[in-house]
Amino acid sequence: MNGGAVDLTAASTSEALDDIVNVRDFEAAARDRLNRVHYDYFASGAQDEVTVAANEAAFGRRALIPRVLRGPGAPALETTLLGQPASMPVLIAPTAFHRLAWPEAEVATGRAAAAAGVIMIAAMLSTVTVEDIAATGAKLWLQLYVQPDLAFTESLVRRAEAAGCGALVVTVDSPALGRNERGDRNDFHDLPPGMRCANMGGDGHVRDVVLSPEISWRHLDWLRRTTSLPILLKGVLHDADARLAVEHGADGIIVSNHGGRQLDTTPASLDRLPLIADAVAGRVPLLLDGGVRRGTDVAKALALGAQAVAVGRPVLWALAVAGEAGVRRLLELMRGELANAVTLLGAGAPADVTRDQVVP
Ligand SMILES: Cc1cc2nc3c(=O)[nH]c(=O)nc-3n(C[C@H](O)[C@H](O)[C@H](O)COP(=O)(O)O)c2cc1C
Ligand SMILES: CC(C)CC(=O)C(=O)O
Repeated sequence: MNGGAVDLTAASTSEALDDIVNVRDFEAAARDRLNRVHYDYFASGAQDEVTVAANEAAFGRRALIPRVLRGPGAPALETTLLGQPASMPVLIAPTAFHRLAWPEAEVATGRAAAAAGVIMIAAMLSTVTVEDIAATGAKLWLQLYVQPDLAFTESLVRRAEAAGCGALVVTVDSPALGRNERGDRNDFHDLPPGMRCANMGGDGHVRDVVLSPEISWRHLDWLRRTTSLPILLKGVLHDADARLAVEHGADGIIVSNHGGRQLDTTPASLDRLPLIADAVAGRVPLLLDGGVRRGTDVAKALALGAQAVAVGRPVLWALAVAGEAGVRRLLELMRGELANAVTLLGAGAPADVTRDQVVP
């Protein structure tokens, strides 16, 4: 348990990482260290958690076909997303409340992202300000829940611009909060004393955040007029919405079901990707999140139409196990697995894996 007494010494964090061989290993290690209520908050999904399971299962249902004797050489993993170079097509998905996992919170995550050269999407509901996360040197995008108080929303946009964020990620799958029954059983509805939503006004209570059913395309049009930062919509699952997103000037789309935490029994995000890729037809980049745990998962998502993927819970587990060092290790593991998968697929880069190399 890390109930306020986490051992932050280098020796203890490196020992904590001794038995970590793959991304999934982090979850069991984190479970041993975390307060049970906080573990449940991270791990849980909505209601029966059907979609949580579906996300990972969808990768398991698809098989990869290697091409041979192409001699592509060592794989190049670097990519550019909305004008921003990244060392690999794997981003850190926005997840709230990193301080529940580790005292240095989003600053530790940001340092690991900076060291790895990956893009971190900071959650609006971070426990450290966006300015302090930006100071880590990470390539940063900021996730927003558009607040009906547009003056407040605009002030956050200006802060993101001033802090050097490279894009805004507007979460559109949250006109209400999903029904989280583990949270209900644990009576977990706000942050413990001493922790706050650092970007929000007042006391930074979670209950003051508005997830409004009134948010509409009009708000996106307003945001489009308000900032010149690239805007991605996160949480699109319907191909018609993907087309509307492009028409309304979105610069990118994240195919996502919020890690199964919003509407339960939505399909796996991977299952919606090919349809959405066809609808968007390359007009804007597509990202995917939900259940990405292996380098082979990244290869499958890219072959089915994504330019990059984002990883949510594993980052929280890695943070809980060893803070910055944990997240660095996680990103190294993802990078190593992706390089290995791409090589074994006979490709020179993740983007060179083709749709015909993924079969049911
Ligand atoms: C504990 C937790 C908190 C999250 N908080 C946010 C959030 O504040 N904003 C948001 O857009 N998505 C949030 N998400 C969803 C993630 O961005 C992402 O869609 C999801 O975690 C991806 O699935 P994965 O965890 O299987 O990788 C959260 C997810 C988790 C697990
Ligand atoms: C407090 C929530 C709105 C944060 C979130 O998006 C989540 O837990 O999935």
